[in-house]
Amino acid sequence: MQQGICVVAIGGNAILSETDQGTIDEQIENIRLVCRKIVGLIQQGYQVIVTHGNGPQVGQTLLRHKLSAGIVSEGTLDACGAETQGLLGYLIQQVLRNELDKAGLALEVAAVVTQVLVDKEDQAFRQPTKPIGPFYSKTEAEEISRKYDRKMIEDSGRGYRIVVPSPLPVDIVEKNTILALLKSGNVVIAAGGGGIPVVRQANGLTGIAAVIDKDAASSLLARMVGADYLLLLTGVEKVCINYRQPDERQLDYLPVGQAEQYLAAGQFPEGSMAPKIRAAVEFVRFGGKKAIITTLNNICAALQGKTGTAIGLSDQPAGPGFPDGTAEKPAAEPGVMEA
Ligand SMILES: Nc1ncnc2c1ncn2[C@@H]1O[C@H](COP(=O)(O)OP(=O)(O)O)[C@@H](O)[C@H]1O
Ligand SMILES: NC(=O)OP(=O)(O)O
Repeated sequence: MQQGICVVAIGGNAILSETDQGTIDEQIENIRLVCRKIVGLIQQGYQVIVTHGNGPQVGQTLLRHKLSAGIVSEGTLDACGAETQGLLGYLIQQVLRNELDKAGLALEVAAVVTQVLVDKEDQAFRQPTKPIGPFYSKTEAEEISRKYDRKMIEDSGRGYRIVVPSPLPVDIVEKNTILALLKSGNVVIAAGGGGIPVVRQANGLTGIAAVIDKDAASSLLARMVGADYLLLLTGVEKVCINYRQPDERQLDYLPVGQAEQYLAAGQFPEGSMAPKIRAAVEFVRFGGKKAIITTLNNICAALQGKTGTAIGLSDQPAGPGFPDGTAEKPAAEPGVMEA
């Protein structure tokens, strides 16, 4: 049974966590976990577009370029983004195809090199908010900042990271290609790392030094292709208010109005949870059925309303996991084990 289009956005930290060493093999294993879940969604009848972050990876790539400066030329941030989009797109494409083959599903998987248009006057270029790369102690951060002339920021109690401009996505250059691939039945991987940031100049498109938030880009893509569901996969099972404080409270359901109030009250930090909430609110306000924030282990359970934080239009969830009551609860998932 057709369940609709689902954009699945995988956090860069879910692919390369702060406890990982940073090897390709680790990333492949993490990608395998999420790809198995994606196969489960496809078996249930969802059409899937996969998007992914690149926060840890693009920071590593930038540092690698800095370390080799003088030996080889230093890459700009848009080029570092393109490198990570290509590598992660390749890994997801390969692992997903293998998992689809194992499940006996003869589907094509296509990763689209995606450029995302931004406004060069975006105030983000004056006020960087996007943390990237590894997490450092305060002392290490001071050293990195001095050595590589980079601004650092504390990231949600997890340590210090390099911070870079993160302008809003304005348009997805390859949107028609993505839609055509989706319509012809392919599983599409797109807007990796939020897309490669480009601006339109008199002589055409050109890259610009930034890292676009992949949740914002995923929400824009989801709206552009008319997706029904937006799944934002990250390091926490549920969104919290008073996060990491004694009175922390996990949220099962968050109406968009309440989400906007919490955003205004500073409940969600920029560079981590705030962009996810904004992306979810924009998607649902535009007509998406439901946005969900949860971990990659919980994709299917969250779509069934069993866990995660669902963001919807109505004040109360109107059915088991379907706040607006517009969709049926999916059948139990064949062959996929929930954590
Ligand atoms: N209010 C909150 N509720 C839940 N998690 C939060 C909250 N505020 C900050 N966080 C942190 O934000 C993280 C998600 O942001 P981030 O790691 O940047 O995303 P991504 O997984 O897309 O790379 C969570 O794993 C959690 O550590
Ligand atoms: N580009 C981006 O938003 O990456 P993360 O999701 O890994 O932070």
